[in-house]
Amino acid sequence: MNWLAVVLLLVVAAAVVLRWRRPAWYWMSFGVTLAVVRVLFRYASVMDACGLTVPPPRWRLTLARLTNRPVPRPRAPRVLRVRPTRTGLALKLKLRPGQDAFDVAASCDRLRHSFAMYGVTSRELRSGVVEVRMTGYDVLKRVQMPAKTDTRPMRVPVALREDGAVHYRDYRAVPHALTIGATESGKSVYQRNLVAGLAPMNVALVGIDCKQGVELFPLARRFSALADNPDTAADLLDALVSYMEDVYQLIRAEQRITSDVPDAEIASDIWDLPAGLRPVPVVVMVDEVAELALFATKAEEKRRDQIITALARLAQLGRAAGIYLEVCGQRFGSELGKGITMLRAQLTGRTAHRVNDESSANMAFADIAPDAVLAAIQIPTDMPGVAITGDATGGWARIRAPHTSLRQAVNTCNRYADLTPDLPALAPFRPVLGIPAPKDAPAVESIPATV
Ligand SMILES: Nc1ncnc2c1ncn2[C@@H]1O[C@H](COP(=O)(O)OP(=O)(O)OP(=O)(O)O)[C@@H](O)[C@H]1O
Repeated sequence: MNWLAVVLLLVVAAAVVLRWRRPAWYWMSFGVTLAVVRVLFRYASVMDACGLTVPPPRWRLTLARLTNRPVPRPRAPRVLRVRPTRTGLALKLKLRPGQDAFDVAASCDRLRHSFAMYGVTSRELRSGVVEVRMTGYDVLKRVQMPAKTDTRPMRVPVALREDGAVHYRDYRAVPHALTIGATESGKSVYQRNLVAGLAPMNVALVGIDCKQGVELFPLARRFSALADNPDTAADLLDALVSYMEDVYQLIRAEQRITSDVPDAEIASDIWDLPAGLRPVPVVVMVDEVAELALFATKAEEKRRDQIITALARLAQLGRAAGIYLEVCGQRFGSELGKGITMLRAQLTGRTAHRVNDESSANMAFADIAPDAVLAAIQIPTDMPGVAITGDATGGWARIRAPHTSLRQAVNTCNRYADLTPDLPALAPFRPVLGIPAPKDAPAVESIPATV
């Protein structure tokens, strides 16, 4: 008997320590079983208390009265499936007549504390069927991506959502995206995760990094073209526009051939072209975009207009040619001058890290998901990397990318360096590896060391 008590005590102590230090392990070892039992045991009473039940149908009430049996209880949505996941539980519910998905969504917070879970969200799978996702712990505190993720092309598992699902940056569904955030909010780490995720794929990476190349140049082995200042960026973007026009000519040439063949598919973008003819997709990463839009002299203003026009053309026409934009900056509003609002409207994938004010959050979401604005300004300063992501569907989610260091990203890029496509149209911008710094670069010794 004593032994049993000791073992029980040890198990409870292990559970308490795990829950405190390693919530993910606690969930996999103890939490999931306890949660399944708790949810199933309390289901009917919690749903009743949360107002998610409907009265029984009249015929059952009449039958009960006629047969002198107890009055049937109100009915909760029918549980179709309870599926334990790596981070929580997923319940599939069939709603009763008179209920709708909004009722469940509005009760998520009540369900969360009634079932003693960390978070609860819901979404309608199809008419009358709702999935309620519960998380057992704060999955964003220490992000661990699942070992197995979707491997469809041009879909990068870049972060974890607060409901435990993987957040994908899907270039074919949402071709162009804008990421904003205050300084030190986690934009570079997010972009690093994107590069590391794209590195093993059949894709050309093009980078414009006006932070003198500090973020993207270390990853140069996996980049087909790089620019580290606005002058080179302007030329690079013009070369990309010409390349895009060439790809359109290729699609038209293929259309001319297939249009005479009855029943043949007619290509309207690169993905419809036969594999042997399809140009490699290109992802253009732009870091600190505001640097491209600022000017002090007439010549710089001309360059700025050239850059914004090229970006707007790529955003408008790039998708069919397989050119995708990933624009990143601290702010991206009309104060950056003409053409910015039009360009932003084309960047329909939006991610906002911590921002300093509401107007920055509005730049990301006011036009596509107004509900997300409040969520973006509430991101705490002590959680760098946490962001709100939304797209033109109006939906949004809280996400956090794993903490990928520059070293890890460089290692990934070096490992896949042989996959770097050679794009002759962008040859002048191909990064030159392993050469000394340019002659006019300031000597490192001229920068005073800190004490
Ligand atoms: N997902 C994350 N998880 C944990 N820490 C993170 C995450 N993202 C960023 N950080 C930390 O936050 C700090 C700032 O990150 P990062 O350099 O990406 O910010 P930034 O927005 O690019 O800043 P800046 O605009 O000044 O370059 C870094 O110390 C980084 O380690």
